[in-house]
This record gives sequence, structure tokens and C-alpha cells, in this order.
Amino acid sequence: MTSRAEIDVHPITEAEFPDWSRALSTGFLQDPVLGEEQLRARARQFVPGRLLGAFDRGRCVATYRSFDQRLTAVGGAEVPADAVSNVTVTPTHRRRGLLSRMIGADLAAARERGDVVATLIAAEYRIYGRHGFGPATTMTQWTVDVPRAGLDPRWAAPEDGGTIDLADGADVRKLGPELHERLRRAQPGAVSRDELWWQARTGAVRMHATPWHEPFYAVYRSPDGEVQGMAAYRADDTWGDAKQPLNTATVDWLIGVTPAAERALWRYLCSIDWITTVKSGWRSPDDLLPHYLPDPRAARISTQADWLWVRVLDVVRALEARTYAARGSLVLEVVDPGGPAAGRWRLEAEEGGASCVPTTESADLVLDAGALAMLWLGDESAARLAALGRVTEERAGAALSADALLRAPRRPWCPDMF
Ligand SMILES: CC(=O)SCCNC(=O)CCNC(=O)[C@H](O)C(C)(C)COP(=O)(O)OP(=O)(O)OC[C@H]1O[C@@H](n2cnc3c(N)ncnc32)[C@H](O)[C@@H]1OP(=O)(O)O
Repeated sequence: MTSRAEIDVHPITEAEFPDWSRALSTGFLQDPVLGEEQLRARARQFVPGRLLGAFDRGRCVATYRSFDQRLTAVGGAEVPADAVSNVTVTPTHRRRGLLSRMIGADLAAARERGDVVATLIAAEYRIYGRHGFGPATTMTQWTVDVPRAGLDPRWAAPEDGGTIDLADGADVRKLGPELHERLRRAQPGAVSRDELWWQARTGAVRMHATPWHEPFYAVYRSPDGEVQGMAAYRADDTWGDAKQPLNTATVDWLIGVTPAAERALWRYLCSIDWITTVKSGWRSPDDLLPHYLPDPRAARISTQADWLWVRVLDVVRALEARTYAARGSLVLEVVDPGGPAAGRWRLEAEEGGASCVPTTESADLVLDAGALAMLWLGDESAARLAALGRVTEERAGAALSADALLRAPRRPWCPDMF
């Protein structure tokens, strides 16, 4: 076995990219041999310095990629984020500290660049807490039992006079980015998408060895013709023994920038002939989907799990970027051994802004960096974390005061997997 010191971890060169890409597929248990087209598509994600690899005797055995992202904070301001993805360690080299070396180097560089947070979607719950990340948003998938939903079987168009049209991939690439920008700027927890996101999700660029199957795309326009919503969905082909249709529509993604758009698109999906089940895809836990149906109980939660994980790199800018539900102050002691969030911080929240400064005053609450991330986006409560021992009250009632400041009216949502 090669010793730890002999394994070289460094930002890869373009020449190392094919070997890095093979290691990435191996780590994710995917076909390690990629075609030219996939390799070319993946190479578009190459940014000098941002793809790390570990090399044992010249062969890539671990991968790590980060990229620039914008994350929407509570209140609608965006912060620069270091988005972490493509983390793999080849099974022969696991538990030798390779992930720790790569993430340590990347988070230090992100902090140096001035990123306020790092973000990721964790494959497994137990990997990233030790690196100061906390689960900051929740993902919920609903399965709608369409016959039970109670929709009028004569439904043919949105009740509000808007329209729904089918579209193709080119339309989606044209209309989608602007629509998504509207959504994400208003949605705490949402992240920016680049052009490649739209190209890969519409089949214009093939990133994976698996064959591409085109989804259906539906576009909602308001009564005055403005594009306000869009959905991509697929359908299976299932028929019962009595020759009755039992087809499922599975939503890849659905964007609605107004409740009317969301309502129209969900009702459209639940009104397609032959479709008896609709699977919602990754939604917010407080999504209004069930309530767009006459019988909300027809929408059953089929998956609920942690989704976007956040690591606060700059406490001052993170706390000053968001808005607060009330005026008030709070002294937080963040325990983050050797990490950038460590210290005691005084938060002064006011209407229209907040200030955060280092302080020597006594702390109201003591918490770790992961708990700070969970509270920052407003998805978790300090009272719950206190009950779990993740937050310690140094002043009686401090968890309740923290919740009065930090809680948000709607839960954060990250629609994306990256
Ligand atoms: C954002 C994303 O890309 S998520 C995708 C993550 N990748 C995967 O899940 C692919 C399959 N798994 C892997 O590639 C690897 O096992 C990884 C990346 C999860 C871990 O890589 P390793 O190099 O083995 O991790 P490393 O040795 O640095 O571990 C550091 C510590 O975390 C612990 N740890 C690592 N992975 C896990 C896990 N899945 N569950 C629990 N603990 C873990 C290790 O035991 C170690 O603890 P210790 O310091 O107390 O001994």
C-alpha cells in the first residue's frame, strides 16, 4: 500500500482530465469508460485550480470539483458560494484522509477568494458534518394519487385564463434561464444555474454514458402572455390487467414564479389522460402542491430528506446578508476548531439590515458551525437544536429569542442537485 504522504493531491491539469473523469465515474459506480462526446461535455466544467485530484503512482484515485455559485439568503440577497461536487475516492483508497485533504485545501482557497459559504448536496449524511457543514434545506417529494385529487375531469385549461403550451428543448434553453433567475432571486436556498445546466437538461449536451430520453416540456403563460412557469416531465407506459391506464408522470423540474403558474402546471400534470400518478420531483417541504388540489390528502409525501448543506466561511457577511423577522440582538459563540467561523459574534438585527461584529461580551448561545448553517437559512429552529444539544443556552430563553429573529416565513428550498 502506498503511504499517505506519497499520494499527491493537486489541482489537475487539462491533460489529467480524462484520467480524473475515469476516477470520478468509478467513485460514483458508473461506467468508467466515457465516449468522446461525454468527455468533451464534462471537460467544459474544467476550471483551472478548481478540480482537485489525488494521484497514486500516476493514476487518479480521488476527485473533487468546486465552482462559483450564487446562493440566495433569507430576504433575497445573494452571497457568493463555493459549490462542491464530484467528490469521490476510489474504493481501494478510502479512509486514508484523501477527502479531508481535498476539502481542507478547497475551503481554505474559497475563504481566500472571499466566498461567504460553501455548499453541497451530500450523498451520505455522515460525510460532511465534521468539515463544518450543516443540512440547511430539506427536500420533499410528493406522490399524487390523481383519481383521489378530486380535480374536475373536464379540466382543459388554467382557470385564470392563462395558457399551457408544449415546448421543445430549444424553447426551454431560450425561456428557462430568465424564468429560473426570477425564481431563485426570490427563493432563499436556491442557487444559480449556468448555461451547461440548461444544455445538459435538454439533451443539447450529453454528460453521461446512459442514453438521453427527451422529457415533455410545458410552459405556462399568464392571461397577458407572460411566461411564468415551466415544467419538464416524463411518463411511463403502464396498463392494468383490465386494460386501464396506470401511467405515472414524473417531474424532472417545475418552476413557477407565481402561485397561479404553479397551480396551473400541477393541475395540468394531474389532468393528462392516462396519468393516474404524479411524482413531484424535488420540492420544498412547504410547497403548496397539495393545496392546489381539491383534496390535498391525495398528495402523499414519498421522500423527505436533507438536501443543500452549507458551510459558513464568513460569519459577518453571512449574517449581514440576510434579513430578520424582528429587531433584536444576540451574541453567538461559534465553536469551529481551526475553522473560519470560530469566535464570538454580536448580531444586531434591524429592519432593513443587520450588523455583525466580533465581541468579547458573554455569549447567549453556543453552537457549532454546522448548527449555524442550519439556522442561517431559516430551516431549523434554535429551540429544536437546543433540545438536541447542538445549541447551548448561556442565557435562559436565548433559543427562543434566536428563533424570533432567525425564522423565515417560508422554508428555504434548493431545487437543484449539483
Ligand atoms: C458533494 C458530493 O460530491 S457528495 C458525494 C460523496 N461521494 C461518495 O459518496 C462516493 C463514494 N464514497 C467515496 O468516494 C468516499 O468514501 C468518500 C468521498 C465519501 C470519503 O472519502 P475518504 O477519503 O474515505 O474520507 P476520509 O478518509 O477523508 O475521511 C475523513 C473522516 O470521515 C469519515 N467518513 C468518510 N466517509 C464517511 C461515510 N460515508 N460515513 C461515515 N464516515 C465517513 C472517515 O471515517 C474519517 O473519519 P476519521 O477521521 O474519524 O477516521
